[in-house]
Amino acid sequence: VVVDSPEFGGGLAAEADQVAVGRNGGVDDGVDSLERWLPEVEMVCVYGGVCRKRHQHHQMQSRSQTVSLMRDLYDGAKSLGRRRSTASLSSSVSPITSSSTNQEHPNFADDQHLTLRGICQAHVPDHILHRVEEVGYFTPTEIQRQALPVLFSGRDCILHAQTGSGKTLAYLLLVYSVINTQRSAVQALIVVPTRELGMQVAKVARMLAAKSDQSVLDNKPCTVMALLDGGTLKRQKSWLKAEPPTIIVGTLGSLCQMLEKQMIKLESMRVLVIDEVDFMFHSSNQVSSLRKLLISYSSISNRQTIFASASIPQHRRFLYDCIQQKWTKTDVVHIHANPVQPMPACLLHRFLICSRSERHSALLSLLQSDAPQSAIIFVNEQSEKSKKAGNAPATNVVIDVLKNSHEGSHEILLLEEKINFNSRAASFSELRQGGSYILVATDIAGRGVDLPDTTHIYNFDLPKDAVHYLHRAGRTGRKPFSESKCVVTSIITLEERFVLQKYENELMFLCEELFL
Ligand SMILES: Nc1ncnc2c1ncn2[C@@H]1O[C@H](COP(=O)(O)OP(=O)(O)OP(=O)(O)O)[C@@H](O)[C@H]1O
Repeated sequence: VVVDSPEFGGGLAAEADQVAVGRNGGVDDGVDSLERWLPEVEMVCVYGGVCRKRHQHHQMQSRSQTVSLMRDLYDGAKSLGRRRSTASLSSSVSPITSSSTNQEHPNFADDQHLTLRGICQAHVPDHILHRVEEVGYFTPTEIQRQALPVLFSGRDCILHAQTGSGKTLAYLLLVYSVINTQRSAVQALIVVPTRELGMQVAKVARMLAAKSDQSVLDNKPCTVMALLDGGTLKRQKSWLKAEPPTIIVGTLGSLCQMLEKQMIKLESMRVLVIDEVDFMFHSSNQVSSLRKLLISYSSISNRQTIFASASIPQHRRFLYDCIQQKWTKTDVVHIHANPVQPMPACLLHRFLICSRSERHSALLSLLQSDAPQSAIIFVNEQSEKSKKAGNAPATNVVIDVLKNSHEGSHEILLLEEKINFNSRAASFSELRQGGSYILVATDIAGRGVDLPDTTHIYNFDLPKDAVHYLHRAGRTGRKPFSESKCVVTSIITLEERFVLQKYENELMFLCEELFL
């Protein structure tokens, strides 16, 4: 049991298995009552107060001490075999979900040695597994190991795991396990918040379906359509009329248009995936279409719904809503891999304090001293006030500074909402060609985008909240099983130090100060 102080954002408590939050004197009352309620509890850890271990009292010196204690507890419990799989743990703490997770199917979650093929071979066609191995995926990541058996059992799932942990492959393997290419119908719908993520997911889906084996060439191929806002939908309409694709990866606007025109029918759908689900629910442009889609899909009998994200704030509340609103079936499982470490361990977080007028020169100095292989510089969207004042967008200013004064040989690219579909697509595919780049981007590049060669992230502007920090930082460190460190640097003013500290507390990481 971890008791967190609310003034530190409740970040520790949010991820603890059972939660009690009290204030100063109130904490001890909370601890005592928790000890009475939960006889099995071995340790109560109070951040900013006392830590009791079987009646011993420990003063917690710092947050890092608390975080490392939580990790020890988590690892210790895991090695003793007392920690049930995260799936069953999450289910059992929720009053509204079944606690029988993993009992109806083999419990792979505890077997650390299984290969992806071992987990998937009874479910996923062999030519797909062959492609998975050709691409170089043999060992499952933690979320794949925990989620795939549950996904193959047909249950609805919330995939909740760090950025870059392989959630895409997990849900695509499920999709390939249920579709039947002999049926002429759209059978899987993958909904994403941005065109860039849509292009990327469609590319991975096509890459897995590409046939390398003569024996499957005679069968009907699996087709993947990208249905993305901003492009012209004419070609997709003719395609849908002529021969429906097996899988559609789309953004909500275009998908809803096609659904309204009855070009896509939900009745034939087997799987609905909503990627970056928390983003969609928090986006005022997307939330009503998303709710409409989920309600329509809830009437389909043979359905499976998957939600994925690296951040699901108030996940218990979300799980409750999923069932109450019938967005999922009642036995939905929340699979939370590595809950005490919201961000990848390979990230090194730093901050540099300077005045706003010094930020451009600070950025140039950082780029020179870090010499990144490839980097993303995040800049906030221009405010309405700044637009009205006739200022140039900060993204353009940063691009100009880099083009005029950066000495490295990087390709310098821009990715932001307002540039047109074709230029955005061109920028994005150029990034994927390899070579060194510096991408100047707004938060549209913050979600889901997978550019594994990115070694450095710079927050030229501080992200607006901890969730945005997590996703921006997560654009690096995207090579599962790699030991190499990737660096996230925030350029902040002295006044912003307090805000960054808040993010550190919420996301349980430590940020080192950097001096130029
Ligand atoms: N089993 C695996 N072995 C090796 N690499 C893998 C494996 N599964 C996925 N990857 C690679 O890991 C990277 C990150 O995967 P993916 O884009 O699915 O992350 P994600 O969990 O969706 O992250 P985000 O939350 O940021 O969207 C990709 O480059 C992918 O190719």
